[in-house]
Amino acid sequence: MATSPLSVTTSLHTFSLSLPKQSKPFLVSPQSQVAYKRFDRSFGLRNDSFIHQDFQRSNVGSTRAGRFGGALTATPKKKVEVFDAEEDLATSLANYVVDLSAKFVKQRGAFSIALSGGSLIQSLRKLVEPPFIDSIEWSKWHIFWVDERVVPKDHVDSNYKLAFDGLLSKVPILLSNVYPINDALSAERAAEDYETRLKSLIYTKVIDTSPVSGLPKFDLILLGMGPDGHVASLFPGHPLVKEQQKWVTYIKDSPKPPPQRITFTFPLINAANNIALVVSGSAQANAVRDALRKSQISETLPVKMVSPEGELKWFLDNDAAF
Ligand SMILES: O=C1O[C@H](COP(=O)(O)O)[C@@H](O)[C@H](O)[C@H]1O
Repeated sequence: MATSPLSVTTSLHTFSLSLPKQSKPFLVSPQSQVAYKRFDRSFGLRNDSFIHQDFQRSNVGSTRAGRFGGALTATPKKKVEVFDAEEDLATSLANYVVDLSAKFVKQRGAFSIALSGGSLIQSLRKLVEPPFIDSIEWSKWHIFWVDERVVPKDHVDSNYKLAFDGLLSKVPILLSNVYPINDALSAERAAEDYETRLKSLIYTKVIDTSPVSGLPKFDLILLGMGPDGHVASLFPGHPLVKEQQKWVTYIKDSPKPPPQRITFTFPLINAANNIALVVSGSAQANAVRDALRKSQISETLPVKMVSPEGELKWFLDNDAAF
């Protein structure tokens, strides 16, 4: 990853950053890391890119960092990128996925990726366009769903259908490497069935295994986030956010329709090697702020419980970050 000369790794500093929209001083200390990047409109050119440690804005106010209200809970394994335009976010996300795909295909001959539904699929749209589509070894991809609605696969609410229409049908992926839920089963049975399939796929090494927990270790999990701070189908205040035994579970009273879903649990999500949290739009801004600042309120947000063994990267557009 390209960093600017402004990278800071040691003791507390005050400095001005080079982003055009930000010129006020920041306090920086070494515990954590936040990256802001700006992207040239043309593919692949990165301008004014910098990473710094423990982002803490000294002038909390109406500015971008002021919305976060002070110290962020970032760590060296957690990065936050904010893009002026959603278009830039989509380009950066495509670069990120391409890079991780190449890395894991080289390392272990496969790339296991778990998708969310919702707006995420739209944010992945660049992958079906040159140059991205031509730079991925699609035959090595193995596609899973972090959560799925218990509806037929051709139903308008199906996360599989969303991904198939927006991504999978447009790339040369092997259908045998696509793992939707069994939509003929009840929610409870579909969750059990999915967990059983994951067990067989770590046995055959399609999915890596976490040396820490023994759980499936996805190369990449792509998460969206609802305005209430939910990720996957793990909703604020719902007992499922505390599930520790199951890898995949079910919900029959989802506050967001449709009510019946299956979902990865936090132990499985957090075993991942990489997690991207992709959030755009002003409806999510309050939850983003609560998630990224240190506060008691944020402890109740499911998104706050995303903490992978590997790396976490937030992709935010300005509307979500302000
Ligand atoms: O219901 C769901 O919502 C979340 C968030 O969706 P978004 O449209 O606000 O991005 C999504 O990540 C999840 O997969 C989906 O089932």
